[in-house]
Parts: sequence; C-alpha cells; structure tokens
Amino acid sequence: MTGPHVLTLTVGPMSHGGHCVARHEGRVVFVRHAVPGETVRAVVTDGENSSRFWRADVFDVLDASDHRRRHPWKQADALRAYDHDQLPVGGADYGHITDVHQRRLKSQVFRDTMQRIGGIDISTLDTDHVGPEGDFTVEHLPGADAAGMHWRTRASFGISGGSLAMKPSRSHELIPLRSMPLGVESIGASGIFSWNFAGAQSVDVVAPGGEDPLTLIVRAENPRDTKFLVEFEDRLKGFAASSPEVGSIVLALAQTQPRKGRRRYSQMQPTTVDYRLLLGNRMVNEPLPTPVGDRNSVSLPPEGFWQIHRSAPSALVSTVDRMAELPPGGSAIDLYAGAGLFTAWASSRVGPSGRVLSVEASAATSDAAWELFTGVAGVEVVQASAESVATRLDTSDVVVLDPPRAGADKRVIAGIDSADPGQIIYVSCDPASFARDAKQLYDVGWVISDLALLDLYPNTHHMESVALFKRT
Ligand SMILES: C[S@@+](CC[C@H](N)C(=O)[O-])C[C@H]1O[C@@H](n2cnc3c(N)ncnc32)[C@H](O)[C@@H]1O
Repeated sequence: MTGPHVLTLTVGPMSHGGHCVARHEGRVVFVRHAVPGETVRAVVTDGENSSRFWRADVFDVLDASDHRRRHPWKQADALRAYDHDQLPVGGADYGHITDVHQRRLKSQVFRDTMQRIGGIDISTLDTDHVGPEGDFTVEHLPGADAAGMHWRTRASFGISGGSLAMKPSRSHELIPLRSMPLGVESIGASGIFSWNFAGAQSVDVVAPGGEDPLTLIVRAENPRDTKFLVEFEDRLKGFAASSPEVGSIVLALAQTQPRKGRRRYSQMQPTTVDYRLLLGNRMVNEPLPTPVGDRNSVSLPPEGFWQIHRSAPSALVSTVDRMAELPPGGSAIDLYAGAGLFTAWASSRVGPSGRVLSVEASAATSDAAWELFTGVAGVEVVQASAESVATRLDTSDVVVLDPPRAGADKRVIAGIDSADPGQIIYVSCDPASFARDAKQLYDVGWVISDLALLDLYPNTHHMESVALFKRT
C-alpha cells in the first residue's frame, strides 16, 4: 500500500483506548494495531490537514516488537485484513500482542491515566500487587484459552447480507463474520455464523454461565408485513432445529410510536420494544458465586446486565470479599447493582441480622434482583437511579459501586461521601472515568488503600479495576 496517507512511524507508549502514540511532522498520530517501540507503516484512517491529531492503522511492520504475535483472529488482524483490502473488525484490538505483554500495557495505561486525569500516583500504593518498578500486576483470569480467546458469554452483532457482522473500530461499515473466537465455545459450535438473519437489525447472543443452550435476541423493526414476520420466524426456527446449542430465541421488535400533532424531530419519536418468545425460555439462569438461600443462580431476562467474562462474577466477588470489612449484622449498599451479584455476596456476609440496599436503574434487571431476594431478611431491592437515591443514603459499613463505562455522576460520589460509610469499594471498567471519580473522592479526604486490576477482557484494551477507598 502506498500513497499520501501512508506514514512510516516509530510508535511510542500505549494510551487509553488501545492506540500507541506516535508523531509525524510535529502532529500526534494515534496508531492502532501497533506495539510500543515498533517501526510500522500505517494508513491514516482519520485526519485532515487541519486536524490537531490523526488516527492510523498499522498494515505493515518494519521493525517488530518481541511482544508481537500472530493475531489469533484472522478477521480482526490488521495485517491480514489490509493485505486483502479489508478493514479489521473491532473487538480484539490487543490480539497482536502476547498475553503477558497485554497485561503489562494495561497496567501502564491504568497507572498513566490515574496520574493524568486523577493526579493520583498508584505506584506508591502499599499492596502486594505493586512490583519493584511501580508496575501493577493485572490478574489473569481462568476461563480463556492460551491465546486469551473463548471467554465472552455475551456478544452483540450487526447484520450484513443476512450474516452476523461487526464494525471495524470507528467505522460504520459492517463486515460479515466467519466466527467470533472471543465467544465461548458453544457460540462457535452453534453454527449461527452461517444462519440467514436477513430482516433483523442486530442479534445478541447469550451463553449463560459460558455454556449452552444459548439464547439469541433477534432485534428487528416490527414489520407491517405479517407474511414477512411468519417467514422470518419460520426461518429462525428452522435454523434452530439444526443447532442443538441454540435453546431459546427472543424476538425484540421495535415499534416507533406515532406522535400526535406536528412532528419536528423524527429521531425523538419514542420507541418501545416488544419482546416475544419464539423458542425455549424467556429467562436465562446465571450461576451465583455466593448462593442466596438454596439458590445457586439468578434468573434474568437475556437483555438484562450480567458480566461478560465467564470467570468475572467469581473473580470480582472474591476480590471485593478480600477488601471488605463487613461483619455479620453489618450493613452494605450496592449501587448499580444489576441483578444482585454483589448484593448476594453482601447478604451472605451480613446474614439475616444485617442490612443490604441494592439499587439498580434498569427495570428488567432490577426485577430479577427483586425476585432473587424476595423473602431474604435484611435485603431491600430498589429500582431507581443511583443519582436519585444518593442524597438520602444512610451510613453503612461498605458502599460497593459498579457503574457503567461513563462512571458515576458527581452527585452519586458526593452522596456516598455525605453518607460517610466505613469503606467504599469502586468496581470500574474504565480507567478514565474511574480516575475522574477517584479524584473527586480524594478531594474530600478519601484515599485508595487497596487496588486490584483484573484482565476481564483479554485481547482488548479494556480492563477492570476494584479499588478500596478509606478516609484519611
Ligand atoms: C457494570 S454494570 C454492574 C452490575 C452488577 N454490579 C454486576 O456486576 O452484575 C452497571 C449496572 O448499572 C446500571 N445502571 C446504569 N446507569 C445507572 C444509574 N444511573 N443508576 C443505577 N443503575 C444504573 C446498569 O443497568 C447495569 O446493570
């Protein structure tokens, strides 16, 4: 590949978001699919003459890092994709890096992000996880293969030409998939990559507990043509009949409500989703690391939130359990509680004489928690936003918060601080929003006294942190 948009670059450190930082004629270039220290040829994917920075994808490596390996997923491998004049699909942007080095880079990105956004130096923390050079150990989780594949129990796909498809990073182009090897084995074995989903807009796959039977949520516009809907349903059932790994199919039909009066903003038309069970069971059962009474699993709708790495629930619960001081009879608050993963843990620690408040915004997911904890002494499940409860929290031994990637709202952090709990345990999947929220806590006198980094998303730039905050 040649031309004005091709650059030869020697790339610098990895930054948050999965790209290495390089410079070309004074301009910063964010380079994807590189390993720090390499000299590469990269094609500019994003950038005008007037842009402050450019983005580029590596398509050729002139001087390879010792930490480079052949990407285990061909369609996500930039080198092989560009060789065939295609774009690599997103979702495995660290796959060309050896697994040990992936974790080393995540540790450096986390440390740098904490310093840059939060002004917090984690290399001075007094924990077993800090090595002699101030590098934090990122814990490897069981449940993936040697190449870091086959751990995802949930995945979402677009549709292109009837096939399951994914987009390249920062692109709208949908590339039909031959497989998705980050997914657990049952997803690959199910044959869904050769099904014809024409008529669907997207498909979510759920492998409860990492096993089969799978549940598919097939999303489509509610068609006016009922004949088409019958053909569509029959076609999906036909495919399922020859895929024993697929146990359930839920159709999610989006219906845009006609508005009365003048329509000015069509994008603001309210949309409702009608979930219809086509096959199998409407709910999935996810195993719980800490049982609730005699229940070892929680039953939730497949569209509700559950952790996506098959070992994540047990790894997160055991990390929180190690950090928490939560005695029998004590009290805990679980914010952004999902279906109650940490609520179940907290309730097992405090026992029937303790108190646990579980707060989750999504009705479908909170209903699952409500059903799980019905009749369990001391547990209160509230379906509400964390923002709406934050100003009236009681004090407690521990607050656990596990917000989505955007992090917690300022009011939530302020409300937790005002409630003055004994400990705050912040579970995060994004170092940038975590660093921002940690700074807000530091500003009012909290400090990190323990920290764990977990490799919950191998072969991607994502990572999970669990931080224990105490008052100085
Ligand atoms: C990262 S998940 C964690 C769920 C749970 N702790 C677990 O590990 O299964 C974040 C959860 O926060 C919920 N959520 C998002 N925004 C929220 C808000 N403003 N208030 C409360 N919950 C919210 C989402 O529906 C999701 O279930």
